[in-house]
Amino acid sequence: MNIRSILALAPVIPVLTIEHIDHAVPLARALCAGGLRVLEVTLRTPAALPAIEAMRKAVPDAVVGVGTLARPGDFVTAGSAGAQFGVSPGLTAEMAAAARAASFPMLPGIMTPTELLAGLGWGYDTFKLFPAQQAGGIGMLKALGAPFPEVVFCPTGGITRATAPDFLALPNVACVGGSWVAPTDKIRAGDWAAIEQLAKDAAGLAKAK
Ligand SMILES: O=C(O)C(=O)C[C@H](O)[C@H](O)COP(=O)(O)O
Repeated sequence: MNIRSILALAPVIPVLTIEHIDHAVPLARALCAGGLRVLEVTLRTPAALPAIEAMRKAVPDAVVGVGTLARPGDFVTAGSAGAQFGVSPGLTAEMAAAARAASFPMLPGIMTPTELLAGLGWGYDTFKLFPAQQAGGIGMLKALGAPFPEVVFCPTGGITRATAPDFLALPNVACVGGSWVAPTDKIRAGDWAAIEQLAKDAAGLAKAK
């Protein structure tokens, strides 16, 4: 699957921080049951790589990506864990080289027109705008759409249930990323029913045609 077809699978990509490996499978099951199949497991905790592996084994419906890719070596370890796509907060020449050799497609992060131009030069046409809200949000995406009409975004960072519909209504937005569908307190409490409900609600946010 290429990155655009992955982004077309659901309007919201849950951005997940997994503190304990035991949370991984029930969390992925709850999100998939709610209709969000595309998951981003951030490399912010030691449990992240084992979590990706466990989700791949136990939840075949999920499309499991790795987030917070920041060092070239991350691409190899994430690929070995079974990551099906990769997301990064930014993009450097070293990372672009590592991404080319990786076993999965990439959604690189950008925040400025110059970073976007560098990404286009490395062959990308689909980006994470990060941090989306802080970078200018809706207005920034509209402004980028003028010189770069062919570029598609998954804005992430500071997006909430309340603001997601406005992002999804933009023609250059495929889907949004957000942590609101898997809040830390609900993961810690093992409240998978509540997370499934949040996912159901987010999955109902139709992408405007
Ligand atoms: O670690 C990464 O690479 C990330 O992807 C950062 C996340 O995009 C933001 O942390 C989104 O989180 P919220 O703003 O809470 O929705």
